[in-house]
Amino acid sequence: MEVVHHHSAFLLPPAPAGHRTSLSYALVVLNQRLPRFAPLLWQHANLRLCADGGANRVFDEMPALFPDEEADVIRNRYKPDVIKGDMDSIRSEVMDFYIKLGTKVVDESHDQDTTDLHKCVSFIRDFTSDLDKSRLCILVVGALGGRFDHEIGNINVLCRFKNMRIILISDDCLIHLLPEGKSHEIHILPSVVGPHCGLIPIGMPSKSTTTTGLQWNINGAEMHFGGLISTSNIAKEDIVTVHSDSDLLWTISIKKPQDRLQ
Ligand SMILES: Nc1ncnc2c1ncn2[C@@H]1O[C@H](COP(=O)(O)OP(=O)(O)OP(=O)(O)O)[C@@H](O)[C@H]1O
Ligand SMILES: Cc1ncc(C[n+]2csc(CCO)c2C)c(N)n1
Repeated sequence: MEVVHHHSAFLLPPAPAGHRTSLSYALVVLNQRLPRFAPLLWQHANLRLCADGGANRVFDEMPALFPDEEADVIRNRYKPDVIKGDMDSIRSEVMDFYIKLGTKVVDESHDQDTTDLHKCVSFIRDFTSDLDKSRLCILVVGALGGRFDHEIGNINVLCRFKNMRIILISDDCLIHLLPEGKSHEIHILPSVVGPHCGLIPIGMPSKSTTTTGLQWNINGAEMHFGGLISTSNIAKEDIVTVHSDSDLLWTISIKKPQDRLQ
């Protein structure tokens, strides 16, 4: 049985060269308040995209995270590689600023059937070779909280691109898909994530799910909306294992800085 490993090392400062995991990261910034660790995720990523109005957030809010430095110095340091979307939210001064810095702008205003996050993930998929895709993890900030239609649209992107590793991240939690039929090993870093977590069937009921490492493990039980789903669970071990016959969402809380273990 294929074992898929999941880590959250992107919430720690990058390890020194030679000690890094084999994963590479792309970052997608959506149009919501930047999480406090946006600069850290930016540092981890090799490719940084803004979905339409996400560019306004980088322009306006990155400087606010560095109050002791000049705003334009920070804007030059945090230059997106790509801005893509239907371009109904990005301000023209922001677009002009980043075009002058050399950011690639992809205007897909003709497509009103897919979300800006979908457009960004398609770009990353098409930009990445098959070999690199297998080691690529897409970190998405600004995907949770806010408008419920957007949140559900963002979760739908996990399902539409289920062969890619995509993690939706807010200040409070992260969410990713555990595709069906595989053995998942989720490596918990207790200094930065947990203990609250959940396992939620998405799209269809799961007939059988088995877990280890949780306070309330599931031993072959069925889960469906209207019946059992696992919310307010607690990660008890540093490795949580999950196996299910259908796709599940995994979510785990992200610790506030003051609650982090030293
Ligand atoms: N309130 C929100 N909650 C969750 N995600 C959001 C929210 N606002 C924006 N996003 C995400 O950021 C992306 C870019 O946002 P933007 O405001 O540019 O989208 P949009 O296509 O103009 O949205 P709409 O026209 O529906 O307001 C969206 O596609 C969505 O993925
Ligand atoms: C059935 C259906 N519902 C909603 C939309 C609208 N829509 C979905 S994604 C998108 C782009 C947002 O940037 C828009 C406008 C549609 N096309 N089809």
